Amino acid sequence: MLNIGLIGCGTIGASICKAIDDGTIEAELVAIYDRNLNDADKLLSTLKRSKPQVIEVAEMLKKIDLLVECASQEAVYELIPTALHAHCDVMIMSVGAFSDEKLFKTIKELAKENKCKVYLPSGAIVGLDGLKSASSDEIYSVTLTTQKPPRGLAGAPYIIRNKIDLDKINGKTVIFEGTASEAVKAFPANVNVAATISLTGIGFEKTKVKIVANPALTRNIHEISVEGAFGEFTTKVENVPSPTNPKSSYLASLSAIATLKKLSDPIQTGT
Ligand SMILES: NC(=O)C1=CN([C@@H]2O[C@H](COP(=O)(O)OP(=O)(O)OC[C@H]3O[C@@H](n4cnc5c(N)ncnc54)[C@H](O)[C@@H]3O)[C@@H](O)[C@H]2O)C=CC1
Ligand SMILES: O=C([O-])CC(=O)C(=O)O
Repeated sequence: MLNIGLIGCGTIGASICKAIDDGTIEAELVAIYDRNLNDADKLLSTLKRSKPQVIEVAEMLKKIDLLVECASQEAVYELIPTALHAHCDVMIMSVGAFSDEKLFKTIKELAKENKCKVYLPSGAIVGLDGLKSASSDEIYSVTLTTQKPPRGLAGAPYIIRNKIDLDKINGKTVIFEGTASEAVKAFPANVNVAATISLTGIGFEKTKVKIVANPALTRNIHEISVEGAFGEFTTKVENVPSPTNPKSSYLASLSAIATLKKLSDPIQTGT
């Protein structure tokens, strides 16, 4: 049985732990950690079968095969290299951290040296399978258009820096247009998906991102348009926001669960 340690006991972390606890994911939840210990204790109290220890990552690495990160981009810098040094596989949700090319290179090299896998789930988007296939030949353009209700963008560094009053937005408004590299720094908790798209397709500088605040919406919408030697496609997902964190779509939690389920499944569908 796969021994899992998890860092980040928020919305996505809680969904993953519940899925291990109820047997949806075949694995043992050995340890959990959150910099806010109350969040870890609260999550622990919801589990029925699993009895993970609440311990710091350095300690949990001695007991696990796979570290799940569902915390923040900061946590990727702080903990993922250490996990790979300890020969643990990792699954990362805060993929935006990889707009830092140096970090990405370090993690890729460490994974190779230590014979580890780094899993980056599709998260809140659909169409990564098609993009992956398409990238076996030339891709001409990739554009992500993300629309969220204004409260789903609250607290982003870009919003704060530009003093954008989200309460005053009363119609569909484009608030950001730029490269994926710029987007994941400006909205680190909103468009990690732009990073996953960039790593699968044509990179952070060539992938274009548009972010729209739309008060008429109750869902988080991600549209991806791709043109390449294969032809072209557009995907659109209308995501239910997670009740405990409107920035994160419920599909992101489900994607994390599906990635972990796949690890123990002899049949692997999709590209
Ligand atoms: N790849 C994707 O498609 C998606 C990625 N995300 C990202 O996944 C991550 C988790 O999302 P949610 O569960 O919705 O967030 P959340 O805010 O509900 O929970 C995050 C938890 O991690 C803890 N945390 C943050 N930094 C930490 C650190 N350095 N060390 C220990 N604990 C730390 C926080 O205290 C909090 O309890 C976020 O970075 C989010 O931006 C979210 C949605 C989609
Ligand atoms: O959950 C979503 O809709 C997307 C998201 O927050 C992210 O990619 O960081």
